Parts: sequence; C-alpha cells; structure tokens
Amino acid sequence: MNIEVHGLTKAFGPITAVTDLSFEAEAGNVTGFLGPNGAGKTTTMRMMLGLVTPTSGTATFGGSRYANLPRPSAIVGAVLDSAGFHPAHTARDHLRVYARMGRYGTSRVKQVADVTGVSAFADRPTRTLSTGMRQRLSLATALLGDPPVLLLDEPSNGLDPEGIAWLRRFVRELAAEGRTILISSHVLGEIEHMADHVVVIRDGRLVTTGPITGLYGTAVVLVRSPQADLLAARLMERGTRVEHPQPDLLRIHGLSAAEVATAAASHAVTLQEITPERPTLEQAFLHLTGGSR
Ligand SMILES: Nc1ncnc2c1ncn2[C@@H]1O[C@H](COP(=O)(O)OP(=O)(O)OP(=O)(O)O)[C@@H](O)[C@H]1O
Repeated sequence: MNIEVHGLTKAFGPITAVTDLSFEAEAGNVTGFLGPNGAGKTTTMRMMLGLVTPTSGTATFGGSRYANLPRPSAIVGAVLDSAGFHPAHTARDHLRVYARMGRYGTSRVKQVADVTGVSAFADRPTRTLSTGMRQRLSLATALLGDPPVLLLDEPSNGLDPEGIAWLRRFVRELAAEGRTILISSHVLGEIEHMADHVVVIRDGRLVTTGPITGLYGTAVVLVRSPQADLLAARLMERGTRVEHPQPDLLRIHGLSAAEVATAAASHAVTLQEITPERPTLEQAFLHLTGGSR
C-alpha cells in the first residue's frame, strides 16, 4: 500500500511549518524522511495521521485519507513520540489496553512483545522504562494491528548502538514483508543502511527525493600522472571540467574512473594513481540541508 502526499501545507499562525510538500513512499521500501531539526517532519507525519489539520493538501494511504480508513490502526501503525503511557501500567498492560481498543486478540500482545524485545521488561511499570524501552513499546503498540504501513518518527532516539543495529534489521525485515515504511531522522547516518529512498526537506519544503544513492552527487576522479598537463589539455578540449591543484595531480569532474583511464590510454598518458572520490553521504546531506543539523 503506497503513501501519497500531495501539496501538504501547514501554517501555525505566522509560521509556515510545511509548504506544498509532495512525495510518495512505496510498498516494500524503507523511505527515509530527512531534514534538520525544525524542518517539518513531525508536523508532516501528524498531518498524515489526521492529528494536525492541514492548511491545504492531502496525504493518502492506498488512495484513502487516514480518517476514511475503515480500521486505521490495522492499516497504519505510527511511532510518533514515546510519551502517553499510563505511568502505573506495566508495558504488558499498555499493550493489552491497546489490543482491546483495536479488537486484536490477546495472542497478538505476546507476539508483538516478543518481536520488539518488550517481553524482557513487560512486567515493569512504564514510568520506570528507559527512552529506548519506550521506543520499543511504542513500536510494539504500532504493530498490534499488523499494519501494512508504518510511520516512524525518529525511532532511533534513545536507543543504544545495539538497539540501533536491532532496529535497522527489524525495519528491513518489516519492509521485506512488503510493508511501506516512512522513517524520519535528522541524522542521515541513522537511516543510511536502512532506507532505499529518501525524501529530504528543509524549512518545510522538499529539497530532493529519490533513491538514496542519488544523494552522492557527481563523482570526481583524482589522477596522478607525470603527464598531467597533457591529459588535462586533452580532457578540457572535449569539455570536461578539470582542476589542476598540483603539477602532477588532476581532479576530473563528471567522468568515471574507467572513462578517465580510457582517455589516458588513448593519448598514451601514464597514470600513477587513479582514485574515484565521492563525498560521503553525510557531506552530501549537509550540503543539501544548508549545513545545519
Ligand atoms: N503547534 C505548533 N504551533 C506553532 N508552531 C509549531 C507547532 N508545531 C510545530 N511548529 C513549528 O513548525 C516547525 C516544524 O516543526 P516540526 O516539529 O514539524 O519539525 P521537525 O522536522 O519534526 O523537527 P525535529 O527534528 O526537531 O523534531 C518548527 O518551526 C516548529 O517550531
């Protein structure tokens, strides 16, 4: 079941938190929803769930708005924040209450507690749980209805490295089952090994969307050669952008290493070193989002 967001806009008085935002997230994919603090990720997800009324625009799940879904919690599971637990209830009590509200069988409580690791602290009152445990309990609650769509707002918050590694594997498994997963973060590294696609926003507006590999930008190839002058001249003749920072070193833009090697061979230029240089994904992301985090 695909998610479609179309022209979503939200103004809080004079502040426009989200402006004309459109994107899609497809079934079987993990879509990373990225942007610095205050970019509008939470507001967007809350609008998708009908918790905030959009100024304009729509968000649909398989063509229906959240409010029109016949049994919303069986279609869309959401982890928005890990507040809202009754402090005296145990984690298991909490799941039981939500299972009853959603009319899901009690066997589902044990299943979701087991797969999320909640079983390890199921008898503890929620007021004693760590942030990471609360995240797991929120995720377990979202999974009660076995929904085909999951919206996860910064689910790594509060998880230790082991928890983050677990979440990564778990989210990939959920997507492999054919679910549609939208997962927000302000840190690209957190979703880098999880997401297939990304939607990047800044100041409430779409910056870019597409496969995560598209964030890398164009490649640069570093070449060291005693005939750097000759190679630079030949490449520039055909319109290639070449920087020449040292007498024997070139930075060649827009060609692959193989293309550079072929060009060098055709002009009998000796190469001592040829290294494709890519910005790290994090550098590309910081560049796109204006360097703020
Ligand atoms: N209820 C509200 N009233 C007024 N302004 C709001 C409200 N909710 C959010 N905003 C503003 O909208 C903007 C977007 O906030 P939002 O929480 O959606 O960003 P975010 O990308 O989720 O950030 P973070 O990563 O810090 O959670 C911010 O400027 C925020 O102050």
